Amino acid sequence: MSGLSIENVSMRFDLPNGSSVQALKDVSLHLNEGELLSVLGPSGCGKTTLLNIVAGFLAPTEGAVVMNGHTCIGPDAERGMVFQQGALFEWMDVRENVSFGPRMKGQKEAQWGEHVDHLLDVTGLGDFKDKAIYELSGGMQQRVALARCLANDPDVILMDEPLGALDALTREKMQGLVLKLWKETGKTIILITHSVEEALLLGERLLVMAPRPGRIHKEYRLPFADMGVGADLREVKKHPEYGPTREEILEMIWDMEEEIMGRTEDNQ
Ligand SMILES: Nc1ncnc2c1ncn2[C@@H]1O[C@H](COP(=O)(O)OP(=O)(O)OP(=O)(O)O)[C@@H](O)[C@H]1O
Repeated sequence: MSGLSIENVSMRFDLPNGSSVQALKDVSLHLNEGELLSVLGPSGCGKTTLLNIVAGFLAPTEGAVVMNGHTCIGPDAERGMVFQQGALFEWMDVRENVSFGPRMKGQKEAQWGEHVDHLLDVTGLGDFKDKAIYELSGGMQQRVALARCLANDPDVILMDEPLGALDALTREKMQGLVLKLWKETGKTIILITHSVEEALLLGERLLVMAPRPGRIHKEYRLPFADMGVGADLREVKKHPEYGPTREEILEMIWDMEEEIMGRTEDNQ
């Protein structure tokens, strides 16, 4: 089967004191090629653990991640990651950062140059290609991180709070850029966010996870990501379904947080 399947994935962390944490329990999900999934949930519900398993940084205790019919073992260029802080190479300029993957594969500039310059242009970095990383704002650095990930031509892009460290206005612009890149490249994307608004605007599918153990609580299919491509995201928020869905999800997560707090207080 084509696409990405998360099949009955569970993850238990054994702690040095002999106890253990069930970070994920029996999570199953299939993403078709080109789908954009946003993942929300209260702190500790296993979002990052799930992403790290899909990236191949962690091996699940049970279950498997299957891509285009093969079981994923360990990290691979087919699954690219964008972190909250770009994790860029400070000693390289922008173009060197973006072309890092192809250069590491031993490709000559003739093979990657045009593609990398195109990515620099679509991410708005065309005039910044010779700049050092420290000369860039946080938003520009995240653009570099996105372009660098795309230069590897992964099938799936995994994003862990990629816009979480940005100010509100820059974040809004970057949300538009994520949608534009998603449509232009047709990549499958999984995006973790703590922002309900961001999850609604970017997630063509939106997953709400619940904690203890981390599991899928509810999934939505939403029209907003498609509507937002090339459009003013503030206009998208005026859609009649937007407000009520936002309220429903906020209340869902609020209730989960309350339950966690209650449980914690009971244990004290
Ligand atoms: N390496 C580890 N060793 C032990 N426990 C871990 C480890 N990594 C994660 N956990 C635990 O697994 C659970 C899920 O953590 P995870 O970071 O995946 O959640 P999250 O939903 O991403 O949280 P947040 O929103 O706060 O980033 C938490 O209880 C966490 O403490």
